[in-house]
Amino acid sequence: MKTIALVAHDGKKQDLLDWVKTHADFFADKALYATGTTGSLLAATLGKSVHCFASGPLGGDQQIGALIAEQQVDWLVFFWDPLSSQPHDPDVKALIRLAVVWNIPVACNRATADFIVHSTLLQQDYQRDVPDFNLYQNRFKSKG
Ligand SMILES: O=C(CO)COP(=O)(O)O
Repeated sequence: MKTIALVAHDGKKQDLLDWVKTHADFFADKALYATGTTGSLLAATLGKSVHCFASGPLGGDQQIGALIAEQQVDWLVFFWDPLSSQPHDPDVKALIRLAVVWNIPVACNRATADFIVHSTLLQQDYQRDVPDFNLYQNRFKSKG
């Protein structure tokens, strides 16, 4: 879990910023990509560089989708707003679709995003502390 793409609609941006603040350590060694406005807010909040694409309505969702199709993204955090309509709704749908096509984890709310952070940290602990864990994980992967 090295490369993370983050996107939030206007009504969910504060939610995303509050959430990243609670996991600032987790993001310290990650490469972050984001749509324009989300990315500049994240950079200011985390105090680290974030690769910013165009704003969502101007094609940013599609740019992140292309990165996923190139298998450059390990995890998509997309806090989309279920209570407001978006002019670029087809792009939003296309981005989520590509994340499913390429089988990467997608978190659309804090509960799921927390779950994935905790799972990743647990996995790192296991990799460090349990000698047979890598063996187990490789066997599991080959069945998937
Ligand atoms: O609209 C968005 C995602 O669909 C987000 O775009 P911004 O991060 O530029 O606001």
